[in-house]
Amino acid sequence: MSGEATLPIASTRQVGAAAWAQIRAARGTVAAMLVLNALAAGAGLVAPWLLGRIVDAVQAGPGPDLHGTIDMPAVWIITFTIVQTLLVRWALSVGYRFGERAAGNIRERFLQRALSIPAAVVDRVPVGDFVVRGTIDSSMVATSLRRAIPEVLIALVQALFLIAAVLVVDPLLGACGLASLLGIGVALRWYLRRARPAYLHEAATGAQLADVVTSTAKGARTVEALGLHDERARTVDSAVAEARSARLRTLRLRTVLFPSMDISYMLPVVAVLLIGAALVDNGAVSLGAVIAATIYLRQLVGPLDTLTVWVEQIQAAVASYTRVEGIALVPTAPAVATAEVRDDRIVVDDVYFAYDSGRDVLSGVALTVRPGERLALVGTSGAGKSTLGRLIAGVDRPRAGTVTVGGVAVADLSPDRLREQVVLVTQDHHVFQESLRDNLLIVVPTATDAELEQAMVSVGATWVHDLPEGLDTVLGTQSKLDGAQAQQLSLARVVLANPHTVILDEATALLDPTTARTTERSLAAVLENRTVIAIAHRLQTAHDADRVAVMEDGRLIELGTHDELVAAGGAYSRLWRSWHGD
Ligand SMILES: Nc1ncnc2c1ncn2[C@@H]1O[C@H](COP(=O)(O)OP(=O)(O)OP(=O)(O)O)[C@@H](O)[C@H]1O
Repeated sequence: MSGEATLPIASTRQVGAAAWAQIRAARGTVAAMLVLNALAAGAGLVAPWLLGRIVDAVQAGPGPDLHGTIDMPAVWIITFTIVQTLLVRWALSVGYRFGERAAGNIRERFLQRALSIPAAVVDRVPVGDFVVRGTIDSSMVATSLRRAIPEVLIALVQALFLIAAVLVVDPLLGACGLASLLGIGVALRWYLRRARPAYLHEAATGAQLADVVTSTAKGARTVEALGLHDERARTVDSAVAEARSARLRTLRLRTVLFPSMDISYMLPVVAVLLIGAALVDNGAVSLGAVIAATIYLRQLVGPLDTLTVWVEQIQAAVASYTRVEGIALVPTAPAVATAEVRDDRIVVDDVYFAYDSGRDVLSGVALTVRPGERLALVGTSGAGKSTLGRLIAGVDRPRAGTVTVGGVAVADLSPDRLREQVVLVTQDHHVFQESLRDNLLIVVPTATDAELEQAMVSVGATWVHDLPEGLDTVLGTQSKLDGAQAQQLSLARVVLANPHTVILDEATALLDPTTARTTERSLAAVLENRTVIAIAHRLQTAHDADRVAVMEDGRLIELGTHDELVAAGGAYSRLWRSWHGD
């Protein structure tokens, strides 16, 4: 396979819109979070203000009711601190619930979208990228939503209240304090400019590493057989090195950001103390006001710190979110056709097809498959036989021209209706780690146990009667199927789907001779009374077929019976002669 496609990445705007949709869907909860946060932040302002008043009262000297001036405010300070703690906890728990629901929605959406991606696309994108988006990226987004939204909201509201409070206490002092917060802005700007590309790169190199490792593990036999250990080790090493350097880059960004932030937090406190001392000397402000402003600015560190930590995490999460949302940009299959399929006739009309690389691998192919016939597709390697098979099976869609069954485009049929018309049988058959019954019911959910057993027996899988739990046996754990049995299971699915046409592509080509013999016997049972299009690797198949279609370089160059084509003396007769050795 050449020209592997990649999955798209959503823009930050699209991610913003997706996140906004989550917030809109839970407006009531978000409004409750905001109100609770505002109340908590308001309660938090009381203590420093009262402390300032106590200092002013003490500084004014012993009055008639000094104890009252100190004791009552002290009680209020404790009361408001407790109220604030309770409100923050309440706000957090509402926030976490919102985050949990949003995280669940995002995972569900990912799964739904992933399942609606056409098989043709899934076939061509790197598996690792898919896996990382569905696991690491989705978890990253989910964790951030679960914690980030509530905590960032609390921190934001607190910060706004504290800034307002410090300006109310004394506008000049407040302005000086806030001005010295500018350092935070500079450090953050520096960081944010670099963070998004750095985190995207980190995620991409992680996905690439997963891909390299998965494909190496999957191809372990080939690696062993061809002695490719060194080559694979080099590929894995280079993927590891790239992933490592991408991680180090984001780490370096953090090691600059965090110390700069720490220094920036201290600046306003120092500024307010220095300027405040001068102002108190001049009698421009009271000592209590300086103390209250200092405490407010000091308290600002908490929310700002939370915001910085989350900005860092949110950068990574946004990068992950763009990858998770990117799945939505994969064009899904267009609306399914509702038209009635008139008959079993398959017509390929002037079809052109190109993979992602853009070059046409099928050009102007036209062919009518007669119901009930056995048609063999032959041609040299790369001629386009499998591609034509995929188009007739509705897996891929022609770039131009049409492939129809009974007058309806096959690629427009819903999977359920398509299965009743045409099924492509390859050696790629999947056994799910579920019961044998569930493995069969995926094709016809309404089939009875008797029908399932009959389908198995019809393809020669009499071993179904020897399974420890019968149809309830969990495959892969309670019972491991060998190659022939797995192929029989997939053929039993074809029997259940009961299509009028079966396309065979290398269904037995790579099986060992014993397995191939068993499978061929099972196949013969499946093919009875159906139209068969066989992509033939052995010309004996072509010899036994009703008609032979010869392909070369994406074109259909000959079509006729074996005898006609041999007599015509063209490409097929040359193939036949060289195969026969005369
Ligand atoms: N997934 C893919 N992406 C890009 N190009 C592809 C893909 N699959 C096949 N091709 C290209 O399309 C052309 C036709 O391939 P196809 O597999 O249909 O030929 P074939 O006649 O079935 O060959 P073979 O007998 O070797 O299977 C070839 O040039 C092949 O490289």
